[in-house]
Amino acid sequence: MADLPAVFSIANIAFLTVFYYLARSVYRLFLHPLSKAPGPWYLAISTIPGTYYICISGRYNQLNRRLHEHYGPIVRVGPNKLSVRGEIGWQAIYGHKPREAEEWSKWPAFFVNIPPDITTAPTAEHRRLRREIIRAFSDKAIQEQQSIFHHYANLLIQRWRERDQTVIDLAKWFNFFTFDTFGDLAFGEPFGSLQGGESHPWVNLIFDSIKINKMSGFLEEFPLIKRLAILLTPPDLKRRATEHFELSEQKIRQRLTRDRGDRKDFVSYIWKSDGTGLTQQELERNASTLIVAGSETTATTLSALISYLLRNPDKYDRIAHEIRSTYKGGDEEVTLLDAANVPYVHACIEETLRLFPAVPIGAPRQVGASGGFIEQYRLPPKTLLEVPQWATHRASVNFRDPDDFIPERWLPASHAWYDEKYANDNRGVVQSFSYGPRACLGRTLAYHEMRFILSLILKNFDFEPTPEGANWVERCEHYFFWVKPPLPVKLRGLK
Ligand code: HEM
Repeated sequence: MADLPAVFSIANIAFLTVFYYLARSVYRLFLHPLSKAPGPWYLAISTIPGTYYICISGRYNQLNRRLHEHYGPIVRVGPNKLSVRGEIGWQAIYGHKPREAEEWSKWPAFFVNIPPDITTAPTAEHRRLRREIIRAFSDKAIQEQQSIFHHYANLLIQRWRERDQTVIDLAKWFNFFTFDTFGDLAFGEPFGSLQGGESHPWVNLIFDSIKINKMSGFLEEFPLIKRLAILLTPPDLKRRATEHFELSEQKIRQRLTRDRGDRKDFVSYIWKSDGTGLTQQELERNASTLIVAGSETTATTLSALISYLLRNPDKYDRIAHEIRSTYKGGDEEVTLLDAANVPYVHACIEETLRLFPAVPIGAPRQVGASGGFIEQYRLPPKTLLEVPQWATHRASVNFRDPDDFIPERWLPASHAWYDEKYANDNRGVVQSFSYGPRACLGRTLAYHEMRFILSLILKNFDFEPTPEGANWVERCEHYFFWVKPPLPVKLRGLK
């Protein structure tokens, strides 16, 4: 065989490779349009370190906060990516754009491995899906769905009465409550977790695959290894994924053959049997999304809220006092739509969403073909932009005592417990449900649900901390969804 030309020698290939990466790093650091934006050099020269932090470390929220504290409200966190704190970024990045300007789309690579649904659909498709699905979230619809929340809340109280004076994993039980409730609302039947005291395989798969899904995002950087990883995915996980999707299909098919009469659920509002709305496949995918979007987020917020109350006994006493002095009669006094009666409960939810947002890192958007600007920085097409909730909510320029749990900052000035010290807090930067045309559809429902269940459980029980449950918030890791350890607390039933 003839010798290869000298240019193909191993030494030359190695030299050219090193030269290419050096030249690219120099370009990205000094000549790239984003080179004027502040940020650490190691995130500017390659996407690998940033992707590692987001997909593998579980602690990107904390790194991102430290970077913002050091560099300010705009930080370059990738060769073509800026992290922009909410006081600048919410409207500019996620807000409605004037008619002639193109919407900055969701970044497709962020949603690898997720079948298309309302959260991942491109702009035009998204508008159509949102128009159909939003009907399930009107005030009237929420009112008509109340009985489903009441049913599962009563079941939760009953189960906890049976476990009085014992230690339970609160994080697990909040998941049972929310997944059973939203399962019934979206699939027409619960997962049976409150009944049986055990999580359902459909739900288990979601939690078991949080890390793996995010890690596969890291492998997008290495297509060859990704192919290998797909081949090496445990057959058990593949089988469970197939069963998960088959069960979703089956549940929706069954729901569509059933008339729920007066007991309205999401499908009652979303499904049009004349074929002018969603297809059956779209309904099935979006029903699954509604279950996860509604359950995981509210269960996480409720767990974090109780965990903050347990380490702040003075706040615990206040919320318990408010609830027990407002609802002195039977449990039927507490209803889903009672919110205005318990402003301190609402303030505790707002403060938890600030300190422990369900989506603490940014959901990236991609600048359109004509580019754009943010502050003084020119953005080339396809620049990625994100607002990180964690760094925004905990910035000392936005909040006094940013790491402390102080619900009083959310009370109206007329309230007896209002604390003027926090009058200058920048409360508008807290957009835990996101902002603009793709903001959360379940925001109002989530507030109703959380105020309702908190009022009911604190009317019926006291919770005592356990040493194993200490520092729960600090032990959570984040992979777009929170990976939460158990939250063991002792139940003490009230008469
Ligand atoms: C504490 C409670 C909740 C929080 C913090 C929360 C937060 C969010 C956030 C940040 C987004 C935007 C995600 C993105 O840009 O990719 C979102 C979207 C969404 N959420 Fe929620 N959510 C909560 C509860 C709920 C509930 C109860 C439902 C209803 C079942 C729900 C349904 C949705 C839907 C359908 C979307 C997609 C909207 C669209 O793309 O047009 N969420 N949520």
